[in-house]
Parts: sequence; C-alpha cells; structure tokens
Amino acid sequence: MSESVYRILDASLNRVGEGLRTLEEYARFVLDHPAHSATGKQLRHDLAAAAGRLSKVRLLSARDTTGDVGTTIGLDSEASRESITAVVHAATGRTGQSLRCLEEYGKCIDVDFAADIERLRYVFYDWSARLGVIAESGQADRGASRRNRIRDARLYFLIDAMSSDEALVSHVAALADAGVDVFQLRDRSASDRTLFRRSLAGAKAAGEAGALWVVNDRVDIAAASGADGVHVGQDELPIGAVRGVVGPDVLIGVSTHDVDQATEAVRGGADYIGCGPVFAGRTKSFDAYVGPAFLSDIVALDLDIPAFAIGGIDAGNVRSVIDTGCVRIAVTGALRDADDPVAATRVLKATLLGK
Ligand SMILES: Cc1ncc(COP(=O)(O)OP(=O)(O)O)c(N)n1
Ligand SMILES: Cc1ncsc1CCOP(=O)(O)O
Ligand SMILES: [Mg+2]
Repeated sequence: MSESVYRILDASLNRVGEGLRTLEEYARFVLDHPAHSATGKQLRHDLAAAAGRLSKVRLLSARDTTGDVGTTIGLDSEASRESITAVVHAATGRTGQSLRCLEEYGKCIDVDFAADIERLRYVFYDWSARLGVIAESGQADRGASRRNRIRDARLYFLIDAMSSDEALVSHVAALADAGVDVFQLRDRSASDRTLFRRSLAGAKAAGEAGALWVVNDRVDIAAASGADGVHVGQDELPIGAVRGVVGPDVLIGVSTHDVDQATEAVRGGADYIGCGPVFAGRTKSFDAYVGPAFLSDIVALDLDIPAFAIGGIDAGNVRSVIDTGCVRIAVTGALRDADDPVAATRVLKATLLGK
C-alpha cells in the first residue's frame, strides 16, 4: 500500500511544484508584481520544507514514469492554450487538485506533512484566486503593455491643457502621428475640473493614436481619468503612496536630479525616471542644471527602467544628450514654441532614432 501512496505523493509533489512555478512566472513576468511573485516563491519553499518530512529515497524509488498509465492519457484541451489566462486557470486547477491529493494521501504516511500541505493549500487558494481575477479582468495585459510601451518610447512631450478638449485632442492626434510616444498633461493654472476633462479626452486620443497619456503631479486626476501613468517629483507623494492609489497597472514616473534619487526610484518601484534639468529652458527655471554628465552617470548605472532626459532640450542640443547614450527625451518648449510642431516632432524623433 505505502509503495502506491509514495507514488501518488511523488507525482503530486512534482505537479504542485510545476504549477506553482507556472503561476509565479505569470506574477513575475506578465504582471511585474513583486508581492505576488514573492508569494509564489514562498509557496515553493514551503512545499519543499513539507516534502522534507517524507523519505526522499522512498519517493524516488516509488517513481515509475514508464509504467505510469496516466502519462499516455492526454486530453485535446491540454494540447494548446488559447491565452495566458487559460494557462493561469489550468495551472491553478491542476495545482489545487494535486495539493488536495497530497493532503489526503499524505495522512496515510505523516500527519504533520498533511497539516503543512493543508496550510499551504489555503494560502495557495487565496493567491491563485487573486491572480485569476487579474488575469480574467485583462488588467495584466494593460500594466504589462504600458511598461513595454514606455520602454520603447523615445519622445515624451509635456503638454498644457490648451483652450478646449477639441484643440487638445487634435494636437495630440497630430503629434502622436508625427512621433510623440508619451504625452504628459502638465498645467499649473488649469482648474481641477478642466484638468479632469482634458485628461479624459487626452487619454482617449493618445490611446487611439498608440501613445501613452500621463498626468503630472495629480495622482487623483490620473486615477479618475484612466490615465496610463502619473508623474511625481521629489517633493510630492512617495511612490508607495502613489501605487496605493493608482494600483499595479498605472505607470509611475519620478523626477530625479542625482544618482541616489535615480537608484532610490528604481528600488521604490518607479516605472521610469525623468533626469534633469539638463539645460536651461523656457518652461521652468532652476538654480542649477545637471548637464549631460548626469545622463552619462545614469547610462552607466544600466537601470532596469527607462530614463528620459529633461530640461531645455531641443533640436540644437539633442545630439549632446544622445552622445551620453541616453536616447529618450522629454520636452516642452521644443514642440510647444515651434512654428511647426509637427515638423519639429519629426526632426527630434528622427534624430533620436539615429536617422
Ligand atoms: C518626464 C518628467 N521629468 C521630470 C519632470 C519634473 O517633475 P517635478 O520635478 O515634479 O516638477 P513639475 O513638473 O511638477 O513642475 C516632469 N514633470 N516630467
Ligand atoms: C518640468 C520640468 N522639469 C525639469 S525641466 C522641466 C521643463 C521642461 O520643459 P522644457 O523642455 O521647455 O525645458
Ligand atoms: Mg511635480
């Protein structure tokens, strides 16, 4: 009898290990979710600790893969998966069933092992249910796609609220078509109501044109208007507090002025950083400028998130930015004050792409 039980336990332990790893990879690489990835890792460690109560020799000697009649029984539904969500559901079902097998058959061998598995099963149910909700709601794809798009972005434009929704929408459409990858709504004089309305309209227009829409400073307006991201400075809400408001799928950008702030932003969970002010510009004045040397330092750090140089950058000096290895810029005046903003966008974008 115990030979068969060890055979079941060995097969179920392998199945649970594989299932946990499948879900952990989803949390880590699809969701980019540190807490959910950590839970998966912890569950795998707890499983290994519980398995340590059983005799490894007996488990291995009971293994008989070639004589297992189950290995040749395949269902058509297992041959392919129609989506990542289907992978998550399949792994969740298989892992939950195998945990129950471990618990029930484990009681024949070692009650402490069975009790460990029962505890693990409850944590697993909670964790996998959360992952399932995220997968089902399509939120995973939203956060991951935004992070991929900010990585691919080169030209980021800080736009004001303009005179009307219509004016903003047509400007966003034209500049996105010419090469702006990210828009940031930054307007210190517009009312909350105007910012909210413009952000709703801008987010829609940017989304339709394949660009990202970010709101400066105002976490509440970013969340309420469905923006792709929010940008905060060193004196504004810390990243953790912003994340608490906007959730896992909204990008958080952070302004940085030195290397310590940049590494701290990465550690804190920022999705991108702004680096500057590089040069003096017409939009905002500062007591000091970091110059291209700071950009070289940032490039040397080889950070895991994209960095956008900001401050007084235009077609005349963009090459000195690119020479540092930093190929992403955020601008206001260079496009806002251009006689032909569409043409200016094309020139900057082509230069950033090395054309
Ligand atoms: C992309 C980007 N980088 C930096 C800033 C500056 O942010 P902050 O220091 O908070 O200053 P204000 O823009 O709020 O005046 C930014 N907005 N965007
Ligand atoms: C908001 C801000 N933060 C650092 S520089 C800057 C202004 C960017 O505008 P410009 O490109 O006109 O210098
Ligand atoms: Mg700010």
